[in-house]
Amino acid sequence: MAISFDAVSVSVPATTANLGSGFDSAGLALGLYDDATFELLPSADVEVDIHGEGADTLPRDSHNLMVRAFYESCDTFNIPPMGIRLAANNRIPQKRGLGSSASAIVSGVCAAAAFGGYDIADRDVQDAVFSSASRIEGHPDNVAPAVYGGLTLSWKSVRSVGSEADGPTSFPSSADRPAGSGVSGVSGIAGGPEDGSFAGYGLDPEDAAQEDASHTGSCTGQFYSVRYPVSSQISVYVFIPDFELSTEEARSALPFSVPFSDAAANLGRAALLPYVLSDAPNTGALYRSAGAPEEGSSCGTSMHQVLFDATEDRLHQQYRGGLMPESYGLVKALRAHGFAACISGAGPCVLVLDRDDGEGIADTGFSAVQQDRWRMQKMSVAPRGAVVRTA
Ligand SMILES: Nc1ncnc2c1ncn2[C@@H]1O[C@H](COP(=O)(O)OP(=O)(O)OP(=O)(O)O)[C@@H](O)[C@H]1O
Ligand SMILES: N[C@@H](CCO)C(=O)O
Repeated sequence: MAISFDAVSVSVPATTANLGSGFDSAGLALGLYDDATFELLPSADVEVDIHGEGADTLPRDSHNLMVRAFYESCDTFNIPPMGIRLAANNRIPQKRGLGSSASAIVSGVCAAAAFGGYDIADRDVQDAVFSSASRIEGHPDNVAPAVYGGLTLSWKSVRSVGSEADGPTSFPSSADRPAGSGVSGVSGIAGGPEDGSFAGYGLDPEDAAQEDASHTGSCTGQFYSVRYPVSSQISVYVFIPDFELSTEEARSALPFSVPFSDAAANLGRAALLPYVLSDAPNTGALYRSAGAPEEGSSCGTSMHQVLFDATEDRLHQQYRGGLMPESYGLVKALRAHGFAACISGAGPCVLVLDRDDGEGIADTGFSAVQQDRWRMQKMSVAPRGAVVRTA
């Protein structure tokens, strides 16, 4: 297989997962990016140069996650494993709940795809990157927004939807693959590249048979994602602490089972997320359960109230709170003041979602919270995921 380019540059957004009630499913792409350039070397060497986040801590050899993801994807995109020089410019804080590992993995997988001659702007290629990266990460909720941008709801299934398409993940050679064709042996359902589109890819059926060997999330099964539009009325604030918590440690605090009522509460709230983050008409379709409207108030429920409820979690935050008491305390304090706050990803960052009709957090004392250990950053929602440039 001929290598298509000498150098590939990849830009991948940060992501926030869980979004309160959407544990292990909901993810949002944020306007903060890790940039990386991969160059092919004539030797089998691996050279790594790192600037920014993780410059003092990340490995500069083949143990680097971007490098590992690149090599783990070479087969998928039909390129031989070659020596590479990686220059990384990292802006996403690591081990904070902003999807740094997913972004690093997506960078490496995108680079392999680009060297193989596949265009990340092609929907089939995006889906193959999503599949490979989710398999490496073990769960898809950060990977999906990092690849597709916007709001994504993702899940894993042992069976492909309505097909006999379980099969290998290898991508047809770019030369053999007619333009616009799907990936053979996998189970994508065609959809527009835009909102509400659906992506799904099969993994090895033997892997699928071992579905969920562990509650900590396995890399088996097939990954799917649906992308939703996000209203420009949505504001995102992230409180970033100076301390870290690895996802691995945060997952080890999860229980093996949860009360039925907690699962049911999260289900109902998570179903609200695509609606309340969209441009759905304000208030008209929303109702209180009972009682006459209070005097002077409009009938119905405000979108801010729905956002507040949609970001309530009973599945993971209470169990992880002991690992990040300051973050958990901040979430509770913010919610007590009516802000739609939750832990970002596995923590310890704290996320606040706001609609224009809510009270702006920037005007409150919370923006100055514990300034020595935290900084608050307003972030945009990234409508697009990973971008690749070739040379
Ligand atoms: N730019 C990067 N280059 C190489 N490796 C990275 C990079 N960013 C993150 N990593 C790897 O990912 C690890 C952090 O992953 P972890 O899942 O614990 O946290 P996170 O992805 O930042 O948070 P979350 O999954 O909760 O959103 C780092 O310790 C490092 O090994
Ligand atoms: N859903 C994941 C996100 C972090 O990778 C978790 O909360 O563990």
